[in-house]
Amino acid sequence: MSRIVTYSPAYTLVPTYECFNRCSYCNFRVDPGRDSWLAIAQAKKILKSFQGTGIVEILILSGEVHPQSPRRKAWFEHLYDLCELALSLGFLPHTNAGPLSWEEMTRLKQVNVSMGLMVEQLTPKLLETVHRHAPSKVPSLRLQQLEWAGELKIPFTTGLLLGIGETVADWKDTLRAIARLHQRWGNIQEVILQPHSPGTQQSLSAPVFPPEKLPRAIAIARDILPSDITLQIPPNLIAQPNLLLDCIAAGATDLGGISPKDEVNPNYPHPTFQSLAQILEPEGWQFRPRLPVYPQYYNWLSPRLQEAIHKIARAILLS
Ligand SMILES: O=c1nc2n(C[C@H](O)[C@H](O)[C@H](O)CO)c3cc(O)ccc3cc-2c(=O)[nH]1
Ligand SMILES: C[C@H]1O[C@@H](n2cnc3c(N)ncnc32)[C@H](O)[C@@H]1O
Ligand code: MET
Ligand code: SF4
Repeated sequence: MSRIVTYSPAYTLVPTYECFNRCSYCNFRVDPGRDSWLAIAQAKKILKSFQGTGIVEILILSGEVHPQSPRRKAWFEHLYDLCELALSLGFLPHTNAGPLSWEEMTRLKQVNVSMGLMVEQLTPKLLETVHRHAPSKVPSLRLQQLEWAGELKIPFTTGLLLGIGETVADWKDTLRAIARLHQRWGNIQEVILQPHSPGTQQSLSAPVFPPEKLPRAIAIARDILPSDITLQIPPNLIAQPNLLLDCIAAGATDLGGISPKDEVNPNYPHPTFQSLAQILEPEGWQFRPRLPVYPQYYNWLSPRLQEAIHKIARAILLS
């Protein structure tokens, strides 16, 4: 058995924190109209400063403008322009900006090597609690995004948010739905198991997801999901080295994008590569960088994106 744990050296660009949803666990959003958008010139300055540092992935993580808003088009063009900029500077974009229209997804595919959207949880009861003011979190809408990504041949990252009022039976329902979609379209590259971690901005007063329950959640996911889907856990939300090792032993073999700041959970800074390697390597795990798209999907991408991937792969081999 190969004992390899992976991560993606990443930087997160936030086009805007403004969001028309109000998920009660969110520490990221601000009210619509109350945030200026990240200027392209500023993004260019930031990205240039990361050239040659080993960072490959640019995660474009955004708050959302309502699909029917007159500002939606400008918001979307801004996302597109940021992806185009990152790609032109030699990085590989991965966008997670909430649900997109079919046309928006089709266009973003041109400038993203993969995209993502968490299913969170499928149980409709959350629409009366944490998602009461979050129209983007309607379960059928999110499942449809996974399905569209499949039809459009977009390598996709999804996941579950744990500890927001769901049961273990609810996890299983959500995992089975992801497995079914993957059996149909084959496009789910990874599933993130994200423990709810309270921050200073959220209105929800639910406690942190009990960390000791994570290995079981991972084992359940590993059992339900097809083996070609990688399981990802966020190392900054799993503070204890022993627990991190237990999670890995249970089947989570990827630690996701590791960037200078976790924009979603700003109260929990990402550990460094070195500190993680010090936990993993004595236990016999090799800790290795990966790209934001998995090799089995390279031939789903346009020649331009494949060329960008091969350029980076060559640079890594030569370094
Ligand atoms: O640093 C983070 N990266 C997050 N990422 C980034 C992710 O780790 C990487 O972009 C993917 O693994 C691709 O390499 C997400 C990506 C998604 O598609 C969906 C959800 C997330 C959530 C987070 C997150 O909370 N924090
Ligand atoms: C980008 C993803 O981050 C997750 N997310 C949002 N808020 C929190 C929180 N307080 N703790 C953990 N994960 C969170 C959601 O699953 C969202 O889809
Ligand atoms: C901080 S969440 C960012 C992505 C998007 N708004 C979602 O919730 O799916
Ligand atoms: S989690 Fe995403 S959709 Fe929900 S309020 Fe925060 S930014 Fe908006």
